[in-house]
Amino acid sequence: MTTFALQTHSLVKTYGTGRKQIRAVDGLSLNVPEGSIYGLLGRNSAGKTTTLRMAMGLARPTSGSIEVFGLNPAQDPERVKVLQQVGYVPEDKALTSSLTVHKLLELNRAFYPDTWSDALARKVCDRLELPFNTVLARASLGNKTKAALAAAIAQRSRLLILDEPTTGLDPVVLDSLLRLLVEDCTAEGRTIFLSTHQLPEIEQIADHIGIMDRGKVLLEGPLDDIRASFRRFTVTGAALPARSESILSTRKEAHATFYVVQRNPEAFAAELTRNGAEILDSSPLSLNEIFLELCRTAEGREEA
Ligand SMILES: Nc1ncnc2c1ncn2[C@@H]1O[C@H](COP(=O)(O)OP(=O)(O)OP(=O)(O)O)[C@@H](O)[C@H]1O
Repeated sequence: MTTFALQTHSLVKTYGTGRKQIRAVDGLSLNVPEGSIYGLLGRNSAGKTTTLRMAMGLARPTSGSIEVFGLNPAQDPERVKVLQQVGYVPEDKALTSSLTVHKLLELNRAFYPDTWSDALARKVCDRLELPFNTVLARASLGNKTKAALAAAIAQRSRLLILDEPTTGLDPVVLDSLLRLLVEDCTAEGRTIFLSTHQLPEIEQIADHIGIMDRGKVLLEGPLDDIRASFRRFTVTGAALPARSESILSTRKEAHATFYVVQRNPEAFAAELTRNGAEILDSSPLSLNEIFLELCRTAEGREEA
């Protein structure tokens, strides 16, 4: 049976009142399996940070619920138990103190005496090329991100919640971070729940994906299942199905028509063949392409 590190049920978070009210999170139901690397994706203002902040008890749900290991982060004393089991890198990595990285790590170690690993802290700094004597207030944006990551990862918590953990990282360091997360966190059965705009990168390491739009979930599930349910067909020939539930987009060119379909691409291909069409090509979509298709479709529905 699947156990979940984090679940939300019909979660709502509003800000402001009256006509100025914003529904940052709007009836969100997510399931983050324990041991997974779960990528939470969405356009700007989709509600990702608000969701992660509610998981940490930093924002209080307006309605619905959020549970971390079955505990309610909005309520003391359960929140304390949540925080003991979660490493967190916030969206805002504005570490402005005059501390060095070394001192920051020492301070963090004191909060997690049972799980903290000095060796892992050193390894993260080493792999991410972060000198121990870096002064946080004068550090570059990338180095602040690295320091926040080192402090969170060295906790060796059951769940890592990372809000845009790639801010300011160059491609070489980003690659090192992805390897480190897979090697050191998932090998020990820990769960990583992260929000990001780096779709090609997250596609390399995530096994579960949730796509948010305007506070709602558009799609959620194992990445392999999601990939298998989308396909692009290049078709020529006879009359093609004008409308099908599974078509997300259609593009006609002189020599061929391109269909992107979601759900049961095999049945769609069979229908094309029955109609006498010739399938010139059938190819999978990258996560980036799936994301763009879903966002454009959602945009279209909103405008209609
Ligand atoms: N404290 C706040 N007060 C008022 N509105 C807020 C607050 N925090 C977030 N919002 C609004 O809630 C909505 C969702 O914001 P959120 O930061 O959760 O989105 P996001 O998906 O993380 O966006 P991004 O990818 O740009 O970081 C936005 O419209 C934002 O302006």
